[in-house]
Amino acid sequence: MAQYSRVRGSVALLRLTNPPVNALSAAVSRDLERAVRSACADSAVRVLVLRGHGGTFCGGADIRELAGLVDVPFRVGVSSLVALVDAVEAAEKPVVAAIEGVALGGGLELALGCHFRIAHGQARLGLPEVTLGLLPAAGGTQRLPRLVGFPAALELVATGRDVSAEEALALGLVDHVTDGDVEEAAVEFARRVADEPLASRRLSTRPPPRPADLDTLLQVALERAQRRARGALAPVACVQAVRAAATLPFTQGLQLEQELMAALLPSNQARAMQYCFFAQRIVGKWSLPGGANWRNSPARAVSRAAVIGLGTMGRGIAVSLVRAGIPVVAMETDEKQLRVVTAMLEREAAKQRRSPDSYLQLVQFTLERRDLGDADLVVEAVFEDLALKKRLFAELSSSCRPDTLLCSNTSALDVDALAAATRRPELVVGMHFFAPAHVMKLLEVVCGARSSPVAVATAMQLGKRLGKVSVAVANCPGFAGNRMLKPYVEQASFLLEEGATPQQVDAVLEDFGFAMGVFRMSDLSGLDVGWRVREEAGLAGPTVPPGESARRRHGCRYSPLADLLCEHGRLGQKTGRGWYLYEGPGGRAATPDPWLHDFLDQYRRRHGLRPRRIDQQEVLERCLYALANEGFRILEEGVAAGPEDIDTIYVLGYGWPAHRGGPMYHVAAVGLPAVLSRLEHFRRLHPDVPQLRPSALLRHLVAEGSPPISRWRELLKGLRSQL
Ligand SMILES: CCC/C=C/C(=O)SCCNC(=O)CCNC(=O)[C@H](O)C(C)(C)COP(=O)([O-])OP(=O)([O-])OC[C@H]1O[C@@H](n2cnc3c(N)ncnc32)[C@H](O)[C@@H]1OP(=O)([O-])[O-]
Repeated sequence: MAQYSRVRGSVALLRLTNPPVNALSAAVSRDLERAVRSACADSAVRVLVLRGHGGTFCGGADIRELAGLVDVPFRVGVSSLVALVDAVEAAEKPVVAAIEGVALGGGLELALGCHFRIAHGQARLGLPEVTLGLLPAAGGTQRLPRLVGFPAALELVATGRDVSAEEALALGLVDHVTDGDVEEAAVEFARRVADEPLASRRLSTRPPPRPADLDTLLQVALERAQRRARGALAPVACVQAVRAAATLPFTQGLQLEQELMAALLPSNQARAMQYCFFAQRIVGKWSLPGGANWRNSPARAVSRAAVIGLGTMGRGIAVSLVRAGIPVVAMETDEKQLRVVTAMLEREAAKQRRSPDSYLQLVQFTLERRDLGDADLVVEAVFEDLALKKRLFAELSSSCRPDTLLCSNTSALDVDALAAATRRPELVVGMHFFAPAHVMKLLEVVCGARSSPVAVATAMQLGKRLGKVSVAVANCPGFAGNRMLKPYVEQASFLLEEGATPQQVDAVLEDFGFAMGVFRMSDLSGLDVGWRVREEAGLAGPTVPPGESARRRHGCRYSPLADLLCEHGRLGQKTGRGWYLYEGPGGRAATPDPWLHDFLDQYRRRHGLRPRRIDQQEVLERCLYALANEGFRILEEGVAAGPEDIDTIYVLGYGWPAHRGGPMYHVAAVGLPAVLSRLEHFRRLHPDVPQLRPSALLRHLVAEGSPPISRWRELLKGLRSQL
C-alpha cells in the first residue's frame, strides 16, 4: 500500500498505492505513516518525496469507510488520517508532495501536512468534503487558511470547488508547477530544499493571516453559507471550522474541527450525500436488454462534432464540446445567435484562463448541411417540434457519413420516431442536456428501441468527457426526469385550486431544500413550453374535444390554470409576469402579484371551489409523493435501471437537494409503508387523479418488507426491463 525506495542516494520516494484513486482507508493511512517514520529513521535519507501510484496523488479518505459501507468504524478512518498528516508535518526531514491527477479531500490535507508541494500542470486540487455532507477533518480547515488566507480558504472549503494547478500556484497552495515529469521535478526540488529549516513550513505553527476586515469577512461568509445551504448542515459547519482558525490556537481549532465532524459524520444528510456520490458512479454502469453493457461495449472516438441550432440549448452544448477540446461545426441561420455563442466562448475562455482564440478556432459556423458531413456525431437542438425534427433526421441520414451518430436534444419527444425517419436507426440516441447546458452536470442518454450498444456507449462516454454524469434511460414521453415532473407540477396546480398560493407552495418546497419552488421554476423556464406540449397532446387550446369540461380531461381531473395564464399573455419571466410579477420582461426578482390572487379567487368562485387552509405537510406530501410514485412506475416499466438513476437525475437536473438524496432515497428514508398509506389517503380524497394511485412496485416493495434502497436494483432485475 505504501512503500519507500531510495532514489538519487538520499531521497526517499514514498509511493501511495490503493487503486483506483489511492483512497486513504484507515489501513492505508497507517501503512503510509509507518513508511514515513521508517524513511525518517533511515540515516541515508535526507529528504522525502511523496507521490501516488498510477498518475493520481490521492482521491481522499476512503468514502466507503466514512459511509459505513465497509466493516471499519468511520471514526477509525478519520483518526488514522489525522495521525498520518500530523506525523508527516512533524517529520524532521523535509517532505515534498508530488501531486499529479488529483489531490482531493484527505489527499489535499495530506499534501498540506507536507512541507512543500509540487504539482503537475494538469492536476486538480480541492476539499470536496462538503459535497459529502462532511468537512475536511484532518486539519484542513486549520491549515488551509494559514497557507492561502481566509477569503480563499472559506470559499474552497464551503463550496468544495477544486482548482487547477495554475490557480493553486496563484493562491500559494503549491510551490511549483511543472508540465514535465512530476516525480523528477519533485526529486530535483527536494534535493534543493534538503537542508532548509522546516519550522516555517509547518502550517500548524504558522500564525494565520489577519487582514483588517477579518471579522466582517468571517461574518459575511457565515451568512452566505447559511443562505446558500438551503438547510444543509455541512457548508455552515465548514465556515465555522475555518473561522476557528482565526480565533483559536491551532490545537483548539483542530479540536473544534473534530467536534463538528463528529456531529456531521453520522447525520442523515451525510448519509444522503454519500449515497448520491455512489449513485453517480453506479449510473455509469449501464446495460441493455441484449446483454451489451458499459464493460463489453466500447465507445467510438468523437474527434469532431456538429450542433444544429444555437438557441439556448444548442449554445450551451456547443460551449461544452469546445471546452472539452472537441472541434464543432455549428449550424444556425440567425446571426444574433452566432454573436451570443461567440461571446459565451470568450467568457468561458477567460474563466479557464485560456486565450479566446483557443476556443473560437474550434468552432466553425455554417449554413450548409454538407459542412456537417464529416462529423462523428451530430447533436440536433432545434425547436421542439416532432415533424421538424423528423424531417431534419431524414436529411441528416442522407447527408452525413454513414457511421455518424445522430443525437437529439429533445426533452420529451419520441426518439424511436426520429430513428425511424433515418436509414440508420441503430445510430440514433437521445442526448437530453439540461439548461444551461454548459453548466448543468446531467445528461439523460435516451436509448431507443433500436439504438446500438456503440451508440449508447458513445453518448454515455461523451457526456463524461464533457464533465457530466450520463444516465441511460429508455424512450417514453418525457423520459425519466420530465415524466416525473408532470404529476409534481399537477399537484401544485391542484393545490392552488384548493386554496394555496404560489408563494405558499414555493416556500414549502424551498424550505425542503429545492433551489426553486415549482412556480418560480415554471416562470423561469417559460409557461408556454408546457402549454405547447399540452396543446399537442389535445389537453389545451383548440385541440380539446368540444364539450370537454374545463377541469376534466379523459375522465380525470385537470387544472387549466397554467393554460389560462398563457392565454392572458403571462408566460413567466420573459413577459415580466407569470405566477409572479417581475420588474419587467426578463426580470428575475419575483414578487407576489395581487392580480393573480384576484384571478385565483374568481376562478375558484366560477368553479364552485371553496378555498381551505392547506398545511405544509400536505403540500410536501402531495407534490413529492406524486413525483416519487411516478418514479416507481418508471422503475416498474424499466425506463430507468434503478433508484440511483432517478435520484441522480433529480439531484443534478432538477435542483433536488443533495442532502435529501433524491426522490427515491427520500421516500425510502421516510419509510415506504408510511408513503404508501399517505398516497392511499390522498387517492381516496382525489379518486379522479390517477397519479395518486400507488404504483404496483411501491406496493410490492412494502409487501416484501421494504428492503433497503441498496437492494432495489437487484430486485428490479427480475421485472421487465428496457435497460
Ligand atoms: C477523514 C477526514 C476528512 C476527509 C474526508 C475525505 O477525504 S472525504 C473524500 C474526499 N474526496 C472526494 O470527494 C473525491 C471523490 N472522488 C472523485 O471525485 C473522483 O472519484 C476522482 C476525481 C478522484 C476520480 O474520478 P474518475 O472519474 O476517474 O473515477 P470515478 O469517480 O468513477 O471513481 C472510480 C472509483 O473510485 C471510487 N472512489 C473515488 N474516490 C473514492 C474515495 N475517496 N473513496 C473510496 N472510493 C472512491 C469510486 O467510487 C469508483 O468506484 P467504482 O464505481 O469503480 O467501484
